[in-house]
Amino acid sequence: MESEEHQKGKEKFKEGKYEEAIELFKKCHKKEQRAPFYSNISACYMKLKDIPKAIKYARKSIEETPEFEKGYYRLINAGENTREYNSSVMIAEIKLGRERKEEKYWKEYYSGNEEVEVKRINLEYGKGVFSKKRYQKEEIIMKEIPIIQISKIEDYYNCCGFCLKTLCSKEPKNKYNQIFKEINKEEIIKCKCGMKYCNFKCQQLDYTHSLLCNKLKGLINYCNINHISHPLCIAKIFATILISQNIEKSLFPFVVFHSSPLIPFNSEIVPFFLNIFGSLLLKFNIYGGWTFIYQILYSVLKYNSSSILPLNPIQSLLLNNNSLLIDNTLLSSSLINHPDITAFTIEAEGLFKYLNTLNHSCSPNCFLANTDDSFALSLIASCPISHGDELTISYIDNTLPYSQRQSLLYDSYHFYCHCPKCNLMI
Ligand SMILES: C[S@@+](CC[C@H](N)C(=O)[O-])C[C@H]1O[C@@H](n2cnc3c(N)ncnc32)[C@H](O)[C@@H]1O
Repeated sequence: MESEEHQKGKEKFKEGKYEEAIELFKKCHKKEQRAPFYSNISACYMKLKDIPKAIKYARKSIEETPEFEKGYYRLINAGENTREYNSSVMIAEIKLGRERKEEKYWKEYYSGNEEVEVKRINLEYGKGVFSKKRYQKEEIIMKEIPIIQISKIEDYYNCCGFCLKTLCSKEPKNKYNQIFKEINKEEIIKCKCGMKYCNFKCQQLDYTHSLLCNKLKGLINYCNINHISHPLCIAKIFATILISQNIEKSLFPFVVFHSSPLIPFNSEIVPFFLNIFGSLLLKFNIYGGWTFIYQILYSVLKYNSSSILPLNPIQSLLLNNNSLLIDNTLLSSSLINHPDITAFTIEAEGLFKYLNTLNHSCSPNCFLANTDDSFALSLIASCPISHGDELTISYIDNTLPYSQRQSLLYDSYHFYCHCPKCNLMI
């Protein structure tokens, strides 16, 4: 049943008396009805061309009732008039199942790179990465460090909590184990929660640790039992966002990717997240609630992230010296990719601003690789590239037959490939 103020407010709105309508809507205070009033107030401010207030009230409407869809429409209407990139507008579009196709939301974010340009392609592909220069075969186009990186759950306590350098030997019987220990005997910092860092600098750089220390045990256990790492990565992303001064801006790099359909939410993780973050999770209400943001992040990690294999300490040494005599054993750089040496490598996953915006092709012109002693990934030309070419990589083993490639791409990334090779069905 609508209150008198509500009815009068609507009449004033129809008459074009928006200030009076706002005053009446502001008097409608029944808690369960607040979201529609905030949404109406947002509509009034839109008419008055007061965009910041239109955005403010649309967001209040969502915050009050994240399920109330009209609030998201209001936010998109108001946000479309701002030039500034805006996570909440993009999230509203995801909530309403729309494509995040509006280049103006991310153009500024992707500007300023000298090697590549990010442009919108079409509705199906979303964005893509284009070359700004010419490159020869095997030339490194760019190197990028991830926005966030995390080891596979099995390796969580075996590596540095920040740089992912291997700190504990995973294979006690390996004949290079003693050498590994010898190289790695520098002062390792161990936190009481079990997390290790190679040095003080790495400990300082892992700034989310203060929020997560001693709170992750239950979640780590859950991830280990289920052989999944993404809940832990999402906990890290939540911490990064919640610690930041500007939640809006720190959310943006994680939601900018095209990653539909969203993966359903699994309520099993609820108690762990409530235990870790408590009432801080309410800060996500303005974006549709933390479980919705969790769904977006899980989908982005599944469809967009890249595997990284940072060099292990033995490989790092061999990279800089052709041969080494350690512990009476001669090691030479030819061994760098020997299985006994790679056994010390930590498998990890990272989310990259540019590299994870690369589209797939079964006949790609680029590939990704670890080329130095860091967890950065390099984008390398696999053939000559001209200025303006779209840069592509293969998400899968592109030597597979046509039908297997198509079903693998659909199952893992939800698209059918129309690259030149697939168009010829080879
Ligand atoms: C790693 S992202 C690439 C960046 C993405 N285009 C964007 O706008 O953020 C992967 C997603 O891009 C789209 N995509 C990539 N390659 C494609 C292709 N060859 N054909 C159709 N869609 C593709 C799919 O939606 C896929 O899930």
